[in-house]
Amino acid sequence: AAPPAAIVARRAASASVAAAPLRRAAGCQPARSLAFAAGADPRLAVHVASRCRAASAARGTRAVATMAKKSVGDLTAADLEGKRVLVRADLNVPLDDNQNITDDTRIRAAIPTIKYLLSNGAKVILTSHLGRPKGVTPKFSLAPLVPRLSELLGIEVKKAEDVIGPEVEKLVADLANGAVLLLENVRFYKEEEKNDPEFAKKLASLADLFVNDAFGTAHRAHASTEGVTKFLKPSVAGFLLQKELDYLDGAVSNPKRPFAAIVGGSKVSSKIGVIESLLEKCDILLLGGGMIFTFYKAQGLSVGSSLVEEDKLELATSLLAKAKAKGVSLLLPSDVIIADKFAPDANSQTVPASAIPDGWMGLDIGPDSVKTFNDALDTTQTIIWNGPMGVFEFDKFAVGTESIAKKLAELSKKGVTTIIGGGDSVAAVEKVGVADVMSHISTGGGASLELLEGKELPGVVALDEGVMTSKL
Ligand SMILES: Nc1ncnc2c1ncn2[C@@H]1O[C@H](COP(=O)(O)OP(=O)(O)O)[C@@H](O)[C@H]1O
Ligand SMILES: O=C(OP(=O)(O)O)[C@H](O)COP(=O)(O)O
Repeated sequence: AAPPAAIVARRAASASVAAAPLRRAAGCQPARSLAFAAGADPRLAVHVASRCRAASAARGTRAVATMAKKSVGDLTAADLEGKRVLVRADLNVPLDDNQNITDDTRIRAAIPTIKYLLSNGAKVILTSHLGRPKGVTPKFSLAPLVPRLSELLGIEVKKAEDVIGPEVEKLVADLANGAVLLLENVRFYKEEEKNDPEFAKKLASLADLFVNDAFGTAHRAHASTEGVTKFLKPSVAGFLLQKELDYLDGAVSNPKRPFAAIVGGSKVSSKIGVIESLLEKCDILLLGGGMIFTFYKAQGLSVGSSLVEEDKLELATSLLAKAKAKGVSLLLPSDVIIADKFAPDANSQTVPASAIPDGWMGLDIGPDSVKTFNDALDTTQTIIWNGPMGVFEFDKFAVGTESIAKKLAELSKKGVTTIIGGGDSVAAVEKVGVADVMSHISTGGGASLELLEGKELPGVVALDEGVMTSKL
């Protein structure tokens, strides 16, 4: 059988690899403002911290003008005192059958922006969606979020029963400086997802200015993310949105090298875009999860009853060829843990990826692959991870994912930039208890994928531009 470990090629030390120590020595940090390169691809962000500028000048990087999106941090008490600020957050948290919040990450992530506004005397009108309701649906009410929001903010958050209309207008009129009013689920109005201008106008009329901090929803052109910006000036980025972009866009566009991407999960089709885009940017690409069997099959290997997307075989072949042409080290696992059924109590064994028997399915990467992946990761300075290495929900098949999570934690402690995107990878990192150690954990699954694919996020594009900050 053909060798399954497709170490296609290794990129020769590039100019940017050589420049990495210089950049580290300069102590570059992500810029405070959102920075977008205004060059050929306006979506690529370039960090503009002055130390980076100095380092950049020292290494003679080509000149790139950068344009910053305006940030909430650019607004002072003079701008905010007594002002009604519409804040779009992504408070789409999971609730159990008893309406208890099972993961409050997104609520906690929204707090810094709200606190900043409150401490500067603003009146905060907070809006979010929860789930995907079709019309007014009580189980998707934002009411269960109020106690946790109040606890985290240290004030009693008021809750409106509606999103727009006279009752809400009255509550806003009565709002004191430094107080928060949470509107009801904005998706109770179908006009929200249609980005209806009349609805956006009504929502905007509640406030004087707009802060978008909903990174998880920034890939949606909805009334509360995009539409309201047409009616509210300024419309600025919140701290969470800014941080997400600094890491996901900034670190990927201008990474400390060598730069590795780990892509796993179940669907080739939904990750194709991100794999293609990452091939343009990374030095090492590690593939795991359910998608690897499509790549094995494309190489002529038997995959038993493993997950395969038959209609993506040609695409997998072309991606392998593209990696080779680009000089990217693309590694597929050399061994896999297979199961005789898709169940937590399945019989399992470890086999070379080229020896999966009929009737068995690969549910995790094997120990040799973990070692190979770990060795490759040891050489890197930036790692982005999207998608688990196996069916980590079943303990028997969680070892590959958990080993990678632990490796990233170890490297993060040594100063490697580690960025985790995608709901299941984040869940895996949380399960291992190493979330706090990572450089950045994204609050947006779909949004982070679209960003990594190089797509524009409408919720970001719509925000005001700041001042021209620098030329690198
Ligand atoms: N070998 C495999 N076979 C089937 N499913 C897998 C395999 N490896 C991982 N998965 C599944 O992939 C799912 C996550 O995929 P995905 O949604 O693409 O990741 P993320 O949410 O991190 O972007 C998990 O539920 C996991 O069980
Ligand atoms: O949970 C979300 O997206 P995610 O599951 O991709 O992270 C966001 O709140 C966006 O929700 P949506 O995908 O219903 O627009």
